[in-house]
Amino acid sequence: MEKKKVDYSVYLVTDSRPEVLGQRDFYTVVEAALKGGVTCVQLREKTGDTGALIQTARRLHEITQRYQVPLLINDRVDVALAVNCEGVHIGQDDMSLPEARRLLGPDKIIGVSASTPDEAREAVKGGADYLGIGTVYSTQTKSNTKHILGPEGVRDILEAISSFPKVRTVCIGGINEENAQEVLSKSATSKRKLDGIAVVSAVMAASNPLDAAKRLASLTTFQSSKIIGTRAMQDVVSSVPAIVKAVHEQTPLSHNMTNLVVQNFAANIALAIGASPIMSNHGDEAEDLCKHKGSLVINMGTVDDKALGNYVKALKAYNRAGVPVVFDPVGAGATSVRRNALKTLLDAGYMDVVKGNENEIKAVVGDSSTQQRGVDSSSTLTDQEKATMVENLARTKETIVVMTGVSDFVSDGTRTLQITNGHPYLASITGSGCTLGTTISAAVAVWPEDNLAAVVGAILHYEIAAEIAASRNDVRGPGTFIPAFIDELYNIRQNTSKGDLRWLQRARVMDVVLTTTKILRFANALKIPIYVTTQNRTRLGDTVAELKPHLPSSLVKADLDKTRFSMYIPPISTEHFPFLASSSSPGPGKGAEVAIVGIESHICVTQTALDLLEAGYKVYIIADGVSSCNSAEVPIALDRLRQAGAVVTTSESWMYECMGDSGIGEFKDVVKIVKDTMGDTKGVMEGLVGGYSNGGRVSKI
Ligand SMILES: Nc1ncnc2c1ncn2[C@@H]1O[C@H](COP(=O)(O)OP(=O)(O)OP(=O)(O)O)[C@@H](O)[C@H]1O
Ligand SMILES: Cc1ncsc1CCO
Repeated sequence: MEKKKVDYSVYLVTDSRPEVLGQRDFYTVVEAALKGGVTCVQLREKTGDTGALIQTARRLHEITQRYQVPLLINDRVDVALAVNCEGVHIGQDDMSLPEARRLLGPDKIIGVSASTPDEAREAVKGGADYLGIGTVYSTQTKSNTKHILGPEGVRDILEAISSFPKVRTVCIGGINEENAQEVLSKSATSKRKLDGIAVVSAVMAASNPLDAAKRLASLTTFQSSKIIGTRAMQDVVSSVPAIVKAVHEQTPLSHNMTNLVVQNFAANIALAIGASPIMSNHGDEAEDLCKHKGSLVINMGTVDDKALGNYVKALKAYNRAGVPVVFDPVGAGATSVRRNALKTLLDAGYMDVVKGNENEIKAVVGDSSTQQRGVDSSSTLTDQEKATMVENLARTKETIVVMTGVSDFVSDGTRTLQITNGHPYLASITGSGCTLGTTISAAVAVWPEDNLAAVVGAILHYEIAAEIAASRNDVRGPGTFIPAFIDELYNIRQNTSKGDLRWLQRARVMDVVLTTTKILRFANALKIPIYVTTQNRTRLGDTVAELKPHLPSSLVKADLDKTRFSMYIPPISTEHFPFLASSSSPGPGKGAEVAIVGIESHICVTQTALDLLEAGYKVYIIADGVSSCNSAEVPIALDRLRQAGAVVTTSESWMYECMGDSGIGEFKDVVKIVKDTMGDTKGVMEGLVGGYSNGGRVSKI
């Protein structure tokens, strides 16, 4: 194992004390963690005699070698030498670095603990391969903590060693799923960021160490990818590696009843991602094929009467067997023959996934406003309209709907995501939508627990492969793109099976903002002033793009970046808000009304509301327009704000209360907004029932 290539991203430090491990077997727990995606293991056993420690290390090394993951021994160079593992980790009070290097030689890994910039500088100058920077957060595992650094302290250390780019870094101390991303993002400097997180009890004490490691692996992988959304959405994306790997390992049968144009291409794509394709157009074969628990693709690209009869037969057979069906209504909006075929198929049975370009999905919805010319993708809808369309269709058909194009929109009726990966070459070759359908079929076959996650996994695999292929030097246009694309689909699958998830750093997935958009459209109709703030914009990002079209400068009275959690800060508190005052209530607010939407309910929303209440404003909290990454925070925050005097209500209720009378001039416009967003409102409200979870919507103050 070449030490330069070691992946430190999820670094497990063992702890076999019964208070951590309970009754479980030490080796089983570590092996589960390795299966889940741990990339480096340090054996830390402070007690035990040398003989026993060597035995443990030897057995553990046998396991880590099977996963091609390095094993490092804490503090004991002699043990590392005895078992010939990959290296050691030494603390400041342990054997000196030069001494350890002399004994181990240049090829072994030596990591050193550092809790100050000076210690870090000294270790890197002394030739440490990596630093364990900590203690980041207070922890039970280590009682002799010198310093609690916090992410800022880690950042200081990273800055101190910025002229040593080769030395690798992990942070340690109290790291878990909740704080991993915080420390990774807050500690990063423009010159360098951590290579990984070291965890102890977050995995060793987890009830399911495999899943815990998997989630941590996804958190570190997605560090540099663009995933905007709630925890529920992050969970969807974090399953992607396991989905790609499951296709690779299970080789699901992908039964394609597809058009004459793409048969060969689709079979090659299926093989590249690890599925087993069979192109069979005879409806009677479905009865046998569905027994293999793979999936069926019905693609009506070159439909005729005979084919249609076969599709119906196969659909019914797969439905009876409860095996998934992916439907691609190719060209459905182009001719009356296709519209009829579409109707016949939709009436004949249940489709687990309906995938099409904009015109095709419009045809499924029954929207005949655009006449599709052929099978090409073209677009007239806004992103918001697309999101609403897929969400409504998914809800009414109780299926997953995918609308492809420059951006793809995916929904299960409650969760709606936008994916902006892919490459324009995909639109310049035939069958890219069709073969995405084949890719999706393999993913849904192996991931019955969450079809939405399966579809997202397939799309990311497919579109990121396209991006990587298009960027290759040997690709000069759509022609050379095709073989490179097949290669990269194959490479992603191979890399994922080995735990190399770097490709996923390209993922660009966004949760679609619904309630906040509606509220802003309403504010526009009634000319209500809007105040926008972001929390540390350079670190946490700007106001989400979908909201920008609804933020006209005529109404946006302030657009501030802030570090305070409350929005009630100068100049909003000093210049803007007092002049809104109209009644004789006490305080500068004088009873003026303010409605709040955004994130996070329990932090910025709460503090803004409390400040406004104290200043004498009447505060409305739009319950379906606020959220927190941890959805359990929301009801607690809302209860607290209600008790503090805020009015906790729904977007629709607030909008009608603002109008007061259907006789006002703007009433018609508002009714249109309400009608346009009825599906969204229903979905969001359903999410609220029984727990104020906002159905996965994110909005930003
Ligand atoms: N300009 C683009 N940039 C990035 N990705 C794109 C672009 N155009 C299409 N894609 C991607 O190409 C794939 C196919 O989408 P598209 O909407 O072109 O399908 P389609 O029209 O059904 O294709 P076909 O009928 O040729 O099978 C999707 O993964 C989509 O995201
Ligand atoms: C070109 C074409 N015509 C019917 S199906 C098909 C493949 C892309 O949809």
